[in-house]
This record gives sequence, C-alpha cells and structure tokens, in this order.
Amino acid sequence: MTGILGAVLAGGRSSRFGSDKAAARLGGWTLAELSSDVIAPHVDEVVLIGREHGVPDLPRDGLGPLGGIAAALDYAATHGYRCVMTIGCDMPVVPPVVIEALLRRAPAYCLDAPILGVWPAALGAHLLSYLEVTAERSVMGWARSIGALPVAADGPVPNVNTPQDLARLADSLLVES
Ligand SMILES: Nc1nc2c(ncn2[C@@H]2O[C@H](COP(=O)(O)OP(=O)(O)OP(=O)(O)O)[C@@H](O)[C@H]2O)c(=O)[nH]1
Repeated sequence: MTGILGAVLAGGRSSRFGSDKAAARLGGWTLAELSSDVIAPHVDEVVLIGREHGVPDLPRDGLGPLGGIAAALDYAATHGYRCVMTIGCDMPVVPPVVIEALLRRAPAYCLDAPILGVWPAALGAHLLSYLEVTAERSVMGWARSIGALPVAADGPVPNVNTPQDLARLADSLLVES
C-alpha cells in the first residue's frame, strides 16, 4: 500500500462549454494541466480519467462524474493506493488550504464543488453497487451515503462550465484564455 492517487476527471460531454473542457486553455495551459497541478503537490501520482484520457471510464454510459470516480477507485485499488483525491478538469484554481483540509478529514468532499474529494480506495465496490441500486448520480449524494465530511471552502472555488466562466476567470487572474 502506498499513498494517494490523484485523479483528474476529464470525461463527460462538456455540452455547456461546447468543446472538450479538458483541452481549453487558460494562461497558456490546458484546464486539465492546471487541475493536475492543483493536486500534484499532495499526491503520489496524477492520472486523467476519461474516455480519451489515460485511465478509461467504466464501460457504461450515463454515470457522469461518479463513473469517473468509480474508475479512479478501481485504478487505485489495483495499483496499491490507500486513497484517491479527485478533482474536475474544470477546477483549475483551488486554494491549497482547501486541499489540505480535505486530506486532514478524509473521507471528505468540498461543499462548494463535491467532485473535489478524498476517498478510500477500498470504497470502489461500494460505489459500484450504489450505482447499480440507486438512480442517484450526484457526487454529494454518494459522499453523504458513505459519511464523508463536507469541507467548506470559505472562498470561491471556480468551476468552468461555459466559455463565459472561462473568460471571467481569465479576467480575474489577468491572463489570456
Ligand atoms: N471521467 C469522467 N469524468 C466526467 C464524466 N462526466 C463528467 N465528468 C467530469 O466531471 C466534471 C464535472 O462535469 P460536469 O460539468 O458536471 O459535466 P460535463 O459532462 O463535463 O459537462 P456538461 O455536459 O456541460 O454538463 C468535469 O471535470 C468533467 O470532465 C464522466 O462520465 N467520466
């Protein structure tokens, strides 16, 4: 057993964005690269999870981010990791203090952006049966069901869903999008 796997969820449809969000650029880097950089200092390895990325999703459509988390937990368990920190590829800016709070309280998720969380790798089987027996697809719903602690960010955690979100974030950081 080693430490923590970092998993950037980079699948989904990006329908509100209009093209693959993971590849959109902010200040010269892709959103997926920036989200990887957010968690990289806190984990042992970072992988991208999604159909066209490093670790494939579960072979089942329509699961959304929870399907990506299930694929990450499976990768973590089969590679000897104790737990997984997940982040969306659309979360390029997160205060380090939020990441540290999540790691201290694991299992825990960010109240303002529940895809950002730390989960024991051993929960993979639980998540698979949860996806079988419920129609619930929100990460927060599953997080509550396992008793994960909500961590308040106490500040903005920007989430890029639309080109306007990206433009606003670029303006606030004084960089190009
Ligand atoms: N691996 C994986 N990641 C996903 C999946 N669905 C969503 N995500 C990721 O989860 C995060 C939040 O996704 P959403 O914005 O809710 O959904 P989306 O499909 O990307 O975008 P919309 O079509 O606009 O809702 C993003 O980082 C997505 O890349 C999925 O099925 N698999």
